[in-house]
Amino acid sequence: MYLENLVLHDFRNYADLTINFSQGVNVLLGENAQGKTNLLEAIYVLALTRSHRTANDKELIRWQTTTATLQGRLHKSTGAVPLELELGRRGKRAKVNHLEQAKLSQYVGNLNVIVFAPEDLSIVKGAPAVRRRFMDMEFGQMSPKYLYNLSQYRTILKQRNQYLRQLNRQQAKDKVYLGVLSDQLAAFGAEIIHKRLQLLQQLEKWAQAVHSEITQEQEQLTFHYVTQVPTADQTSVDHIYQTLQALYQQQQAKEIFQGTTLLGPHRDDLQFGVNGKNVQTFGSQGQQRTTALSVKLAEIDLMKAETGEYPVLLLDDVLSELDAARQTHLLTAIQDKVQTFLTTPSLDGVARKLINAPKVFEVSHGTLHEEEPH
Ligand SMILES: Nc1ncnc2c1ncn2[C@@H]1O[C@H](COP(=O)(O)OP(=O)(O)OP(=O)(O)O)[C@@H](O)[C@H]1O
Repeated sequence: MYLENLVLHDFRNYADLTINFSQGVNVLLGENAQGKTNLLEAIYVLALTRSHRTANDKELIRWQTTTATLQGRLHKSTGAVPLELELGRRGKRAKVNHLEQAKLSQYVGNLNVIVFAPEDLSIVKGAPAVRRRFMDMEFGQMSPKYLYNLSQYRTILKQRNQYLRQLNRQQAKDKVYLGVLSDQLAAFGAEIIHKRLQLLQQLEKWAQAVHSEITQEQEQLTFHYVTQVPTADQTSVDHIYQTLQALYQQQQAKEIFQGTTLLGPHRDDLQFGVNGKNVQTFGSQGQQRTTALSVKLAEIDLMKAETGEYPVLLLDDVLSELDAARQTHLLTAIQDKVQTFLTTPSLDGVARKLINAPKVFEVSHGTLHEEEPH
């Protein structure tokens, strides 16, 4: 898939912008704080209705204005799909083919994006929450059912945590109601864990191939999904559901004592190993970077396998974070395959030589000027 154009109105520092893109590599060139990342963020928001940088949608609306609109014409193998998103005081409105979607989960998944920013190195180094977020954002785009299960799970988790706090303070007594909430949480939790395991198994295969190529077969990458559900990786949704239910029963007193839910996919983690050793703990900086790069490149292929289309790739200032060999690997892997948007303060060295006919835009104070082709 590729994004043919983008029209922004009052999004971040873009008052009005209309721009046509290349199907290949689009370079956003500019000094600091001109709006390069804001433009990548606009594409991300158009895809997922939320930002990868902030949970507060109000930050996305241009200062002193009330409503941001984003429009883009997407091309898929099945034809063109106009997308439209409005962010206002009263929330979000999303349209596909000019038709308003009742649920945002029906909208998400049309435009698939993968972002790679320097912070993505924290997929390996960071806290477990970073890796859970990574799984949820990627898998949610591939599977509307995953996204639905996740949003149900979050709602019930909130209710259950509230109720556990009430039980803890003896403001409530009814354990039957806790049982109902546990049952619902286990049902959605089991679906989430099962899908994560299934998609991680595939992602691991793609990532292993990339990692082995980058390291000239010196290193073997492995994934390990960390969960409190025993034998989760060999089992059915129903079995995970029953195991979770039993665990909630067993841990009831402890959960009431702590006033919070201690088990489930919101507590799980993902670990990466290189040649059998945990990269987070034992890996060098270089191994951690290569792992993050392999995982990101693997996502491109997984998304193609799951949705039938290559996603759009957003590279936010990552070239400067990678050495020449890894830059070369990244750029050759994506060339002529994936529509790419790349921000950088300057385009020289490896990148200028490697990218075939990029469309280069100079970004300055929320405006874009297309550079003449070289
Ligand atoms: N809601 C908003 N309304 C208007 N301007 C905003 C808004 N949010 C951010 N900005 C402005 O956007 C600019 C930042 O743009 P952006 O984050 O895209 O930088 P950049 O070009 O990627 O630079 P860098 O390389 O430093 O990351 C800043 O000047 C900031 O003041």
